Amino acid sequence: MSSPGSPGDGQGAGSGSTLKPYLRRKKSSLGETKIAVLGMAGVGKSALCVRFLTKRFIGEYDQASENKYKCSTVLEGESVTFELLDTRSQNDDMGARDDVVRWADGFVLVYSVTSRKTFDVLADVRRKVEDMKKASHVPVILVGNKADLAQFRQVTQDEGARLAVDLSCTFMEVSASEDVTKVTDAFHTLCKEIVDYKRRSRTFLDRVFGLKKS
Ligand SMILES: Nc1nc2c(ncn2[C@@H]2O[C@H](COP(=O)(O)OP(=O)(O)OP(=O)(O)O)[C@@H](O)[C@H]2O)c(=O)[nH]1
Repeated sequence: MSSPGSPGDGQGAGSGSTLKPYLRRKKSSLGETKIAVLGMAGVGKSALCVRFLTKRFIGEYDQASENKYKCSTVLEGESVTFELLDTRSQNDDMGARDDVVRWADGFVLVYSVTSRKTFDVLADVRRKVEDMKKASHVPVILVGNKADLAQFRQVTQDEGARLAVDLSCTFMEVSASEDVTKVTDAFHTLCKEIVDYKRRSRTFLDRVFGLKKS
């Protein structure tokens, strides 16, 4: 993988499909939002990214590398640029390495509803992210993927909702394989939270340091 922020970003390797990983960016009025997708191996991080970017579910993905994508979209009438990092868990770090956390503005924490252990690790990931960011509130969305696999479910929707309350973040259950609308909603919701967060931070800094009027 190219590390976040390194030269060659956005040229991200595809996943053995016809996916175009780099979509040229347009001028953005909401700015850029950098999103890292974190979670254990196999929860569907690549499937979610590819679904969001291409609207397609491909099924199998290159598991050997991390991919970074860039695209623009229109959100509430304004264009916004997404940079999306599909991480790979190494040594059980769920992708939450120092360089990744420093780079990202917000995080998608993914578990599979069919695997309790993928769910149980996420509270620690969230804490790690906040510690590394040295911030008490970092834009995060908790996503329970593979909701289509009802017969294999190990984590209930209520448990997901409760964890989201504990982590003070938004929660959605989705199926990358069956529901493009919810997957898109999840990324857009996080994007809006990042934009709001940046605006609030800017307003706060303006209040503290004063804004020079020209
Ligand atoms: N039924 C179903 N299968 C899914 C869904 N999302 C992903 N999968 C499958 O789950 C497997 C793992 O998906 P990936 O997207 O490669 O998971 P990942 O989290 O990126 O895994 P790593 O790259 O190893 O970190 C693949 O076989 C996918 O086809 C889903 O919503 N429903």
